[in-house]
Formats: sequence, C-alpha cells, structure tokens
Amino acid sequence: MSYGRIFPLWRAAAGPHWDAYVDHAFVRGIADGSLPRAAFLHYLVQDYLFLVQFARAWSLAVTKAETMEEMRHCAATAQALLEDELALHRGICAEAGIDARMLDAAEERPANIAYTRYVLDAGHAGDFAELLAALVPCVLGYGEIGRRLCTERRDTPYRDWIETYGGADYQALCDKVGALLDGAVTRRLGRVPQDAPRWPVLCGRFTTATRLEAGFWQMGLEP
Ligand SMILES: Cc1ncc(C[n+]2csc(CCO)c2C)c(N)n1
Repeated sequence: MSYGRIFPLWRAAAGPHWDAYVDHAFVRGIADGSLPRAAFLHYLVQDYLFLVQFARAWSLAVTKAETMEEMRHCAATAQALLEDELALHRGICAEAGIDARMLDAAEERPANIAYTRYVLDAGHAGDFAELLAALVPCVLGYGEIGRRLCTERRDTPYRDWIETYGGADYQALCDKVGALLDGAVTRRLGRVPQDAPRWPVLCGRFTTATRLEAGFWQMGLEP
C-alpha cells in the first residue's frame, strides 16, 4: 500500500511539501469536478511536453543503472512513455480539439522547464539513486492521488483521469517502482540508508522534485 520501504521515509522527510503537491487545489478541482475545462486542457498540453522530457530522463537512467534489472526497468519505462503514454495523450488532446500540430507548436511554460530540467540535472550531476529520487515523486504521487480519489467516488467529468491512476495497472506499476527504489537505495547506501552520509542529498532531491510538482499544478491553474 505504501509503495515500498524508502518512499514513505522520503515522503515524511518532504514534510508539508508532500501534501501541498498531492492535495493541491488543482487536484481538488479534479476530484469534485470544479476544475475548469480550459485549465485541464492547458495542463494536458504542458503534460505532453513534460512526458517527452521524462522519456529522456528515464533513458538517462538506463545509462546510470548498475544492474541489468535496473536497466530493463528504466528502458521499459522510457519505451512505454514513447510508445503508449504520448500516443494516449495525443488521443485525449485530439478529442478535446487540440490536434498534433498544436501540440508540437506548444511552448513549454517556465514551471515545466524548471521541473523537467531539474530532474535531468539530478541525473547528469548525480548517480542512479539521485536520479530516481527526483523521478519518483511524479510516479508515486500520481499513484497516491489516483488511489485516494478513486475511493471518494464523487461525480466528476475527470473520472477517466482518476481511474487511470487509481486503477490496478497503474497501482501495480507504482509497487514495481517502489521495489526498484528500495533495491537501488539498499545497493548504494546499505541496509540502514538513513545513516549514510548521502541520505540527506537524496531526501533533498525528492523534496525539490515534490515542490516542482506542486508548481506544475499551480501552472495548470494559470492558463
Ligand atoms: C506533471 C506530471 N507528473 C506526473 C505524471 C505522471 N507520470 C509521468 S511519467 C509517468 C510514467 C512513468 O514515469 C507517469 C505516471 C504526469 N503525467 N505529469
């Protein structure tokens, strides 16, 4: 239920920043249906550009991995983003009247640039664990949001979005990422990673990425 052993520790270390992300006004608007459609579409366009950069970040993780299992996981995630998720996004945008040309011409907002390039820099400057620390708030935060909103079962036009992230497939992916994270951190920092000198650095990467996720929601509210 908590996506492994390391995630709950980093989540706690992020303090109020975590709730500011997973309980942001944008998320509440998705939950109760009050989020204006224009804000959701604006978010979707930016999210498309975001996912392109995330495919680059997971590809970078392949080069930073130390085991075949780590490599396979990251390569599969990059592949899934490039082959499935981006096509899915194009489909949702097309239904909403945003065609491929508009998507390709869209300009990245500063909050989007800040977040994605921060993650890529965490990977370039640091090792696999540092890159994962910057990557997991995205994956597991959406898992936590989806799971919570799914149980609320409120009437909202954003039910599809909620069920994508609250559904069994996405929750299984979150468990896998949690296991990857536990293995990667134990391998590099030992059995008691909290005592390792690098622990605060990893917590810092996680917290900053979490703050940038909240900034991404905020950008969504300001079309
Ligand atoms: C701003 C933003 N944050 C998180 C996600 C969720 N997400 C991003 S990549 C991915 C697959 C594995 O990395 C998932 C689930 C999103 N779409 N947009």
